[in-house]
Amino acid sequence: MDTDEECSIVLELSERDPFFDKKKKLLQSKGFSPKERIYLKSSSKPGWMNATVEVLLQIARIVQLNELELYFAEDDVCTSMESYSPRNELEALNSIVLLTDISLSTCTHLHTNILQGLRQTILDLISDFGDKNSVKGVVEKNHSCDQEERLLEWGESNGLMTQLKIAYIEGASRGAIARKDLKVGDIALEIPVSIIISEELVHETDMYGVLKEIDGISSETILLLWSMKEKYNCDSKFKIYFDTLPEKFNTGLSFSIQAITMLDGTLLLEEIMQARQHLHAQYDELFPALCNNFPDIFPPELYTWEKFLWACELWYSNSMKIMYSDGKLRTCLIPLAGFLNHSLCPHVMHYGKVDPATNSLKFCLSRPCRSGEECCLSYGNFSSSHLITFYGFLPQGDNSYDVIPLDIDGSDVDSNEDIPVSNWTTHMVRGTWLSKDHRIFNYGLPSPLLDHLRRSRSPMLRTKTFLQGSLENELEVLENLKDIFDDMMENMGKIDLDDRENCSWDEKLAMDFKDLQRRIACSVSTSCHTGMDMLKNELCKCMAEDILG
Ligand SMILES: C[S@@+](CC[C@H](N)C(=O)[O-])C[C@H]1O[C@@H](n2cnc3c(N)ncnc32)[C@H](O)[C@@H]1O
Repeated sequence: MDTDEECSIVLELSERDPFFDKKKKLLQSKGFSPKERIYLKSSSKPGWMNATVEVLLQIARIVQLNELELYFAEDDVCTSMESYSPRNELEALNSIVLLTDISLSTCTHLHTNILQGLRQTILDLISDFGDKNSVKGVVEKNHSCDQEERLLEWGESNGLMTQLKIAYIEGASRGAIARKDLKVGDIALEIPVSIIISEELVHETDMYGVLKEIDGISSETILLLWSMKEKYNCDSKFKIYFDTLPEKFNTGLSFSIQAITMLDGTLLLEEIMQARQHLHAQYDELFPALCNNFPDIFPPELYTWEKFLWACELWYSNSMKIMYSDGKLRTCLIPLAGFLNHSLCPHVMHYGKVDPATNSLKFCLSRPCRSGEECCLSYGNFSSSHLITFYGFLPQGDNSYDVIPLDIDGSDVDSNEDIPVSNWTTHMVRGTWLSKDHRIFNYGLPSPLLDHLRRSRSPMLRTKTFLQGSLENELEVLENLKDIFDDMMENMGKIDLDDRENCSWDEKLAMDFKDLQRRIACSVSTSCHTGMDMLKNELCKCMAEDILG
């Protein structure tokens, strides 16, 4: 921020960013450098604010891209006001709010109005973005939440502060609802460290004396085994918390054989099978040995496979990774925060760090939440297959992280000095409806994938000038890709969605997931088909030009 006449904001891509080179290239393709100073002039020109915000946002979006978003980022899309993903958009907008806040704290009186104007414009954009992109949870009014309210009172008597109350939400069991209008930066929930369940609690027990002798046992497993017993401890400090937990979790880990069979032809089948095998192996390593050797500490009736699976589902679906003030990352169960559901357009994005000043965990809003609206978190940038396996739900709306990985050799070994390679080592697709660029040579498909396929046919095929000269090659690339996805759809088989209503919870989820996979595969196949038509037209035009001379 300048203190003289001109008021400016500097946006900088850190050289420590793991994707510095790729982001720099993308910035340059849009005419920006990794460090840009944007002047905020309340000039006479009408619309200067919108023009300035557009520039700030274009840069901030690229700076905030994560690896997967970067893979799908399109470098020559003209529509600059389009977002890359809800996560990216909210991060980008919030990063600008933060920059204006820093500038406001140091600027001269002269610039306060400009910065406040900019801040308000960005806050309005955040609000509009949330309204357009969120799926609002519907509150079920006829459920009592007595147990949850008791937990809340217990929390408050231990120093917890909240602007949320618990209610039942259609299709998601319980959720947290704003008690009043909350704005960006407000703390929706503040939890003192003293009521967070973390490994330190186990250290005080005789169970820990036994478990710490087991080679390679993780603190997550220790906590999991502790919670299996603590659930039944009437004197537990956390009894009220354990009483609010569901008796059954319904994640992919407890899918029936029928539901798993329905997933045939999808990668989710393997993901679930592998996760279950891993848990079975872990259980078999510990039991019945621990029960036989220490029956007082590990009563056999509390350490059955079913109860072990329940605890695994509890920890997978309800735990959070928290950075404590000592710099240690701990996997924790957090009473009340565990009622917050996941959204693809969350209100709370960052909540993983204990504030050393208050020794508490704060859940601050990255977008506003109106009174009565469900307040949601981001559990992470997860695909639907991960969310089904470990959380047991398929989020509503377009999930930017729903990709189908491609089993092709991803390494770009044929790097040519003059032709910059994109050096992605793995390749994937996602629903091409998420792309904004369906023009010839892009087709709504990710450019790193197209570049790789082109280069593996002919190392010189890279730039669009080369592409024009080798339309046949391009046609083959699309033909091969289309074949892969047509085969995939055939392997998945057809599902009768009309039967859905008579199905069990897991069969419904399996059907919905398969339907999603089919839609992604179908969109890729259709985009290839449309692309092939465009190429054939181009070829006809070229032939006609040749004939005409
Ligand atoms: C941390 S808990 C959230 C509170 C939970 N709804 C409850 O009643 O205990 C995570 C679980 O909530 C459910 N859930 C979270 N987000 C959801 C969503 N967007 N749609 C449906 N269910 C969701 C899933 O069952 C998930 O395993």
